[in-house]
Amino acid sequence: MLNSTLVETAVAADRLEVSRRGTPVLHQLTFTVPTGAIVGLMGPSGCGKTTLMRTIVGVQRIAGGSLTVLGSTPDDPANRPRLGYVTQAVSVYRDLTVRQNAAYFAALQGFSVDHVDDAVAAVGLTPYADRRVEQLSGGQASRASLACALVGDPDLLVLDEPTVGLDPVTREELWEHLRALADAGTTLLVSSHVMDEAERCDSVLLMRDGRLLEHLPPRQLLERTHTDSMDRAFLTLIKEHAA
Ligand SMILES: Nc1ncnc2c1ncn2[C@@H]1O[C@H](COP(=O)(O)OP(=O)(O)OP(=O)(O)O)[C@@H](O)[C@H]1O
Repeated sequence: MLNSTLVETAVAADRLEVSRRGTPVLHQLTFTVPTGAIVGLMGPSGCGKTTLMRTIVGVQRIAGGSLTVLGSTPDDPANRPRLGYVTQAVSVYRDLTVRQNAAYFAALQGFSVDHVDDAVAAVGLTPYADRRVEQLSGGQASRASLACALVGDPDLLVLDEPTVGLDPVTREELWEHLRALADAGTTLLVSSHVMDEAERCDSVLLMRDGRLLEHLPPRQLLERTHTDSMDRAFLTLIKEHAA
């Protein structure tokens, strides 16, 4: 019988510890990500965002504590088709068109190609569907990578800095697409350096030096720190934790 807690919680970390090459990188992380939420993962360069995402998608070994992803262990092969992970590097074939890339990834994951056009539309690339990736701008190529993650209709989508290098209009459009996905039930974990993007999220995991400073909805972060910008809220929290 399915445990309702598992159904409502996409990711649950309990005193999670992760090391890289023997050096502890993530320390005692405890948090939950509710199903269908957009959770921002924010913090300075090197604080451990990518490491946490890699751990959630099952490619990084856990050194201590526990991590439950979609009701299972992160490395459970049964989870793989339910997860989409888009890294910072564009990971599509540059000599194939957007549609061909999406169809290839659908086939590779054993999914029907029915979703290909939907995935391409979801990232706003329908007008460019038949253009080779090498003929796209950097932001369009990033969105082509995202389309390839969407073809499998993942339950959990983990995006490493998807808005880097995007102009404000494209960034706005991408966030609208992400919100539409969440409204349809997909859980999203989205990392960013841009603190203002926290306002797009249902809640924000604020990290520093491999530790979780706070996990709060953006409005509560502002209230709690008595500030009016995410940048100031983050700086206030850093000072608080250093004190
Ligand atoms: N392959 C690796 N081997 C050893 N240590 C690593 C490796 N990759 C990252 N680290 C270390 O782990 C820590 C966390 O790195 P991580 O890439 O998770 O940070 P990040 O928050 O994603 O940074 P950025 O925002 O710059 O991408 C850093 O101290 C980094 O030097």
